[in-house]
Amino acid sequence: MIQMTLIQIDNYGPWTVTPTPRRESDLQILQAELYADLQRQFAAKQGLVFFMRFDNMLAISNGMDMEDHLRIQESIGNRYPITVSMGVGTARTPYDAQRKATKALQSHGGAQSEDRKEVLAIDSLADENGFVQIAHIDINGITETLTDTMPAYDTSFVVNRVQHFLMKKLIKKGSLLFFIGGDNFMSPCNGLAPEGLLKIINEKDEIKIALKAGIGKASTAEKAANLADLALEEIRGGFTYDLVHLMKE
Ligand SMILES: Nc1nc2c(ncn2[C@@H]2O[C@H](COP(=O)(O)OP(=O)(O)OP(=O)(O)O)[C@@H](O)[C@H]2O)c(=O)[nH]1
Repeated sequence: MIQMTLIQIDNYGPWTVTPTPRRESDLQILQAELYADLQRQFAAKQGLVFFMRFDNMLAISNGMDMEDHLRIQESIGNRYPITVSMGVGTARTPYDAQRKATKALQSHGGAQSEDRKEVLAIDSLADENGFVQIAHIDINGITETLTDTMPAYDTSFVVNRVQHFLMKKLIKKGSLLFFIGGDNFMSPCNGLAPEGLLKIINEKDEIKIALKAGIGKASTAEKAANLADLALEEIRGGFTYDLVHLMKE
């Protein structure tokens, strides 16, 4: 089972415009600092946070219990002008785990409900048999073919199109897809066989972009992500001609 945690800023919309619309650069600084802060605290427990929409972030939290989540929630409440609520869920696939985490939190009230503040809604926690499978997907040679030859915004548009293509294909398999910077994506993909990811990557005619992917499988997000990176490096280094390469703990 994979464990996913939804982190949602409480009543954020109204806060951003009270008493008047807050300076956008200040909101961007708050969101970026909150993301980095959460990343640092989840990473301390070998978790991994994806910024998603910033007011709603998803983390892989295998190995983290109620106390771990409460400590993070309290620390944010002590140091920020806003508070966060969290939902936690586990399932065979990442999509279902985040669906359960979301439903658990939604059962405590709406995101902009004034009564809902610093809720921790745990549907379920992964046990010691839980595991994480993450694919690190990368566009081939983006530096030479796009970054160094096209206007920066045009390259960003291509990366965005690849992201949409991958999200559309992977959600059908119960897998999630997050942009993590540059030309890189990470897909929590418990339950997806490497052959299934290879099939998706080979459907690149829809986007006319060559992709490769390292997959890692381990007890925590940090270990799985690192194995995925190592598998990707093995592809880059020519140690394998596979376009999708799996490494296990
Ligand atoms: N978050 C994150 N970003 C990365 C990682 N590796 C590379 N990047 C980013 O991706 C950009 C492109 O790096 P590469 O993917 O190595 O460059 P490339 O031209 O695609 O080369 P190949 O991937 O070897 O084909 C870099 O400028 C970084 O911004 C990673 O592991 N994590």
